[in-house]
Amino acid sequence: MIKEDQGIVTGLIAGFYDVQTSTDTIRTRARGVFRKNNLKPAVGDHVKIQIDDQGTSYLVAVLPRQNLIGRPAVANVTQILLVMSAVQPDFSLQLLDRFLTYFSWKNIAVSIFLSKSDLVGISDLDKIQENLNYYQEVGYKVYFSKKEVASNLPNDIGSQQIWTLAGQSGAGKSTLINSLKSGLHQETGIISNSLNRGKHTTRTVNLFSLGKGYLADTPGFSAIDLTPIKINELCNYFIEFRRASKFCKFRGCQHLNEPKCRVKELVETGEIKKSRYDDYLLLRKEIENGKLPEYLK
Ligand SMILES: Nc1nc2c(ncn2[C@@H]2O[C@H](COP(=O)(O)OP(=O)(O)OP(=O)(O)O)[C@@H](O)[C@H]2O)c(=O)[nH]1
Ligand SMILES: [Zn+2]
Repeated sequence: MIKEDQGIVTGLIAGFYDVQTSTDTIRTRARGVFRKNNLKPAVGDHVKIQIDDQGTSYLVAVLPRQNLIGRPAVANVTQILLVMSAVQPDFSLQLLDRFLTYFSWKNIAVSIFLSKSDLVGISDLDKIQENLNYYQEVGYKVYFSKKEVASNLPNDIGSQQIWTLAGQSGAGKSTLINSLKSGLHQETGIISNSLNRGKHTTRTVNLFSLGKGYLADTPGFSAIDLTPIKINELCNYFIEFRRASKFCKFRGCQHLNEPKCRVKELVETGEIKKSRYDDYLLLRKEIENGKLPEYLK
């Protein structure tokens, strides 16, 4: 008799999929049909599984996904934890705005973690914090230190939510994952270790339980391409511009040279951060040119 069950893919190891059901973690193989349909199950997918008489388990169906992002890919991502380093590499508002625009476009919420705050002097740190306060005010949750993220993140990850990391190379993504993992060594109970030899098995992805949901232990992603964004929609992805644009005189105002533009008024009064507006113009150029800027290549 074939037994059926459902669960979430928490691990992808050498062609096997670990599926967390309500009672167990079951290692399954995908049925060949996926290859034909070009639909590869990803970590984070909600799936149906079957267990045959011999006790062999198969992943037989992928339920509809909300999104699929990153490389290696994670499905159904609820929230990005964006790691921004204070130094090495230097803190960059421009880079922050790139990432926030990208995820806003993808319709995925973002929280920000400031890493390496221990490596900067107090006055530099003050400046960075002041900048990040603005982002907090417009609606992004910010974790200002390692301590803050370690103590709050588990509570902030909601039931069944999947969080994944993003940030520049060297920002501290792997370091954060390792420190969060070691903090709950006993609970993780992922059965991947025997097959996951060596550090360079990049195909391996795992979700580990954190709080009531999961954090993906992928390296996350560092390179993003904004050029596919439609230029007239770009302003919608700056969340405080979108709110203000209801009060612009013209519908579809691009906040450039239109009269009675609320966004520009708020930039004048300082309520909208000037660097945000400048980055908006910069990203418009980038989209117009249709290619990534030199410094990102
Ligand atoms: N002092 C200090 N060093 C850190 C901190 N976070 C990361 N580092 C160091 O910064 C370097 C890069 O950190 P990683 O965690 O490898 O960065 P990553 O974002 O995973 O980088 P990629 O894998 O290239 O995307 C390592 O040498 C870390 O030890 C921190 O909070 N404080
Ligand atoms: Zn406007």
